[in-house]
Amino acid sequence: MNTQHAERPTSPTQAHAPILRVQGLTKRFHPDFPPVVENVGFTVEQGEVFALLGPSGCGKTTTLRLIAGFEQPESGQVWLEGREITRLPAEERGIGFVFQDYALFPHLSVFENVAFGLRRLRGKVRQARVLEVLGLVGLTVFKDRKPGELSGGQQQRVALARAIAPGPKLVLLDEPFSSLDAALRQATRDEVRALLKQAGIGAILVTHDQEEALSFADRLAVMRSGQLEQVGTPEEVYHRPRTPFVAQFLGRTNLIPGEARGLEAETPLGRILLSEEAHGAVLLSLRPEGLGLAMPLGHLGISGKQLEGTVLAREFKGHDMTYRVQLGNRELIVQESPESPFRPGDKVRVLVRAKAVVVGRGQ
Ligand SMILES: Nc1ncnc2c1ncn2[C@@H]1O[C@H](COP(=O)(O)OP(=O)(O)OP(=O)(O)O)[C@@H](O)[C@H]1O
Repeated sequence: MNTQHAERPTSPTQAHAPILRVQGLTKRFHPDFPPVVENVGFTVEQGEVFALLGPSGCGKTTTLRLIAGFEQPESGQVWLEGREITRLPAEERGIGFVFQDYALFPHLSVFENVAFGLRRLRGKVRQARVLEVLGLVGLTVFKDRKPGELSGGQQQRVALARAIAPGPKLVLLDEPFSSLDAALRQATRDEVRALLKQAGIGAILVTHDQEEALSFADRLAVMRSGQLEQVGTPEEVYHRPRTPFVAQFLGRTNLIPGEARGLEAETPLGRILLSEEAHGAVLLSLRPEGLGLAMPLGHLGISGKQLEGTVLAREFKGHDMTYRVQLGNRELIVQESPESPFRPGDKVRVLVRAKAVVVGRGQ
């Protein structure tokens, strides 16, 4: 999986204060039910693109609405540039918001839609700012069109232009790409990220799409049942998941029990290396690309100890071949090169090619 991004800052901890700090945020809609957001805390640095990633219903949108001021928390605080804004009305926070459905006014032109966010400005100053922002998002030629006369991606850029026109230091993006088709989604996402970076605006993207979060964000928080499970760079959360949930939510993985002794562990796959030291019963994550398949030794006329499994299914994906392999009473996902020759029913030797990551304590 490609988790590289050329413009990503080298370190998330920069010299200046974070643009946003959220601490102990808790929200309950019903007194008899558990909170939908519970003790959530994270920071967003100036100009940083941050993502809140998690399955449907885990509380991402509610967290965003608490930051925007559309909802009030039961406890916890929100600071913007060092100033506490927890109880400040939404319109006084100076935070931009882009909704999933864009929420553009269909009867207003592109120009008027963007100008709507600039009600405090008058006359020529307002006009100049609208044109400046439309230039930034590359929509100047469409300024007199109505939203209905634009493509989904263009409408998305109008929504973004409207959100950034007042010059916020932070914009909140609630699943803004979800109604675009796959090809347009990728292109619009890249454009929006480049725009935010160019304008130096910090952003929080809410998404349930792990690939989107990994490719769009400088850092991301993985959320589950109202709580943050892990916060880190895409590389950190993908390669060093801290919990089984994070390992499984960010792509496919194999969860394997083991008995750790320092930098290695005894497992049903034999003795395997660990990415960091651990002791005792552990649960390990091994990505499909960390496993491999080869001909069984017997087929090669060699005798010896090996992990022999049977191919259950194969899935050709162009850039790789993914297998499901039965090994004893365990089913493994193995990623191989696209020309890998095995077919369902074939006996195969399972190879462990990477270090495993400890994602929890074992039984
Ligand atoms: N106004 C409300 N009143 C009562 N319950 C609500 C309200 N808003 C959200 N919820 C509940 O809070 C939980 C979290 O919802 P939220 O929209 O924050 O999740 P989400 O992670 O953004 O999900 P999705 O990706 O589906 O939008 C859900 O169970 C939802 O039904």
